[in-house]
Amino acid sequence: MDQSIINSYNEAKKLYAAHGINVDEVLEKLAEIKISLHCWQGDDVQGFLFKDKELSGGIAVTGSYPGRASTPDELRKDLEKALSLIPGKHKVNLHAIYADTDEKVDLDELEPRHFANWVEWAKEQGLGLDFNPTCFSHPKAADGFTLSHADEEIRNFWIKHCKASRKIAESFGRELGQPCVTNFWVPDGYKDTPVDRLAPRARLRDALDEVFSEEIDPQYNIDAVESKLFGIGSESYVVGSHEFYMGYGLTRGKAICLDAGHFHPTEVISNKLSSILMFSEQLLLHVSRPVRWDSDHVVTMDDELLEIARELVRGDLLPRTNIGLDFFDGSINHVAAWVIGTRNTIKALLRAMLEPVAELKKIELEGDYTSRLALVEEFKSYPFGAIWDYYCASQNTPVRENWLAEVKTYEKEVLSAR
Ligand SMILES: C[C@H](O)[C@H](O)[C@@H](O)C(=O)CO
Ligand SMILES: [Mn+2]
Repeated sequence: MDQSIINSYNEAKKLYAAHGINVDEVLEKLAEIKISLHCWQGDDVQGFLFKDKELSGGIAVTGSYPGRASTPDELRKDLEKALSLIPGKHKVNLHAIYADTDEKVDLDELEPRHFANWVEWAKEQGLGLDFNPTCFSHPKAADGFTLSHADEEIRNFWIKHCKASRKIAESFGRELGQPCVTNFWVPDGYKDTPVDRLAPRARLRDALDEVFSEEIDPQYNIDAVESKLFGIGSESYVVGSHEFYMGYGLTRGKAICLDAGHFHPTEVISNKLSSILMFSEQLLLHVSRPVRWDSDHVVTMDDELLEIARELVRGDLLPRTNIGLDFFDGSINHVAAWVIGTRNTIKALLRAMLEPVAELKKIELEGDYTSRLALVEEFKSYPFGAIWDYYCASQNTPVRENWLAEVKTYEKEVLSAR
């Protein structure tokens, strides 16, 4: 390791030690945190099961940056590249449409064998896998309804798909020796104001009860449910609203998934973590960045990211929180998007772990809000960068922006040939 990185690290360590922070221990803890990299950033949410299907479900990818993956092998190669530039050992989050098979198989017939190549790859790479049923981009979702559809036949198709997804997830958990988090997000909703808000929600509740009717060992699979305020084409009403899934998750023992882009523009998820985990065992996060709407921009080191990280650290909520990413920007290099968003998420956690939490809590309890504000603000310019650089180097990943040259080379040698 470069001596200047070690020197800066040792100097920075002293400043943190003066506030009782053991930086070596912090880095050990940081290395334990797994971030789930969403495969769908790599190909603009296309998947491989149905070729040339338009993205539906009220989500949108903008941009046409060249080189996106169009086969499972390409996607895995791109993920490997991204992961080699990100410190730590992580997970990859698959959607059902990313099945790696030559068979012509519909969503309701998917089986673990259609993901065998993914499992083999995850084993080779030492990665965990997470999973999602894909309740969009399919003819049976064309009118915007899936699990809450009024037509029983369509509803049953989606129930079958979701059940199949849980079996696939269970197989991931068994094979990889770590739980697979299966996230259920359905886009169902109306563009315009509905007359009946209740009936679709009753259908969704019953459909989900059916989906979850089979017990699966939580050491293999953890179910999560994701709400949304609105989507494109479901501006007036979304069946699976926040209140719906708060109720559902809490009464059924399911993890609630909070996506940073699924709330009112000024509403933040950082302020929800401690409330939900007051009553729920587990949480799933979709760390994203909404810009004016649920635009799924690449995660940057903004105030909300830092606040999410602080909440997790200050409340000791990390052991009960599964951290997934959810953005899809088609306007920049797809591999770089993963690297930027994931490195930022880890860096934000590091920054939060380098705050004198015990001291700050004591000051707050004593009512010394002047010192609270002063210290929090001063810590914003403490030399966390030196610790981050050391961490990246010690994990054999590029320091600072050095990863960018590697992505540029990869773009020239691999992506541009696609
Ligand atoms: C592709 C994902 O399932 C999707 O992004 C979902 O998690 C979501 O956030 C929809 O807005
Ligand atoms: Mn999401």
